[in-house]
Amino acid sequence: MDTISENACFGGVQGVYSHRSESCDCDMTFGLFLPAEAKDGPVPVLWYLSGLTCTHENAMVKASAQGWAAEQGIALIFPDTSPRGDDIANDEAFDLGQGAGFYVNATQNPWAPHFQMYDYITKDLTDLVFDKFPLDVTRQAITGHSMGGHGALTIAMRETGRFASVSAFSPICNPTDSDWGRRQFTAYLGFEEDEWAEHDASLLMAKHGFDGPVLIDTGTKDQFLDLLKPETLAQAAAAKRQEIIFRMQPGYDHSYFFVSTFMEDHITFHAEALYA
Ligand SMILES: N[C@@H](CCC(=O)N[C@@H](CSC=O)C(=O)NCC(=O)O)C(=O)O
Repeated sequence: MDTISENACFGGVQGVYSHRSESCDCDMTFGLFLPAEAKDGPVPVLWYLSGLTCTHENAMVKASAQGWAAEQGIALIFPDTSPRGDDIANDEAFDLGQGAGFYVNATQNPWAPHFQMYDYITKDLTDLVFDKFPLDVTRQAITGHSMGGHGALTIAMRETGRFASVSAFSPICNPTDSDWGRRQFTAYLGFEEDEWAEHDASLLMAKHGFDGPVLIDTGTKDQFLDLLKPETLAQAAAAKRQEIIFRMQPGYDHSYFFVSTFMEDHITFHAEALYA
């Protein structure tokens, strides 16, 4: 692992690091905020998965998360959204290829050799950060925005028992029935739609639910509402009798102005679960 930068931030440290990912077979970059409490021992962790077009950096600089995390003594992990490089497959569309890994393990060429983002998050980066930093593996929570909200919800529901809580900002909720999902899952996973279900938050909610609290915020003026389909997740959660706070925030769009507005709520929500 190489240190790219470390800056003092809200009494802690905002770092950026690069490392070799076995799953993605390339170097990956991530951000990690450590609160002041990490000097004295392992601290709880909140994973933040970003959306389409993002690197590790977007949320790190635009989500206003570090100050609230510092107040709660929680670390933040900001992974990248895909493998990257000149010799790695890409697409001209902003919602496929580099910057758009959708947190799945691709089985189809040309994506399969590097686009292994589910394993990258849940295995490679997990192993690395708990080995190298003072993080408490028994206290993890996960959140994300848009494509990253989809990633947070699906990973939380599949990795049973790992996360105390899950939240999402304007998540893609039903990708198997959306143009933000069907085209990407066809490219990454192939035409067999049964393979897609394990990456659809609404289908996973209907099947498994989540053993813990869930918080979802979406703006009523979100320009991508028809692609996100929050109503499908809300219906599945209600049918499952899931513990959930589901909010449509009046007037807010899809941007980081929305994410940063509600970041305090999300970090407080996760802190309650992590310190329970
Ligand atoms: N470039 C696209 C819109 C891309 C976009 O809005 N990306 C969002 C996430 S969308 C779902 O995953 C984002 O987080 N962008 C980065 C940022 O810093 O705002 C277009 O022009 O339509």
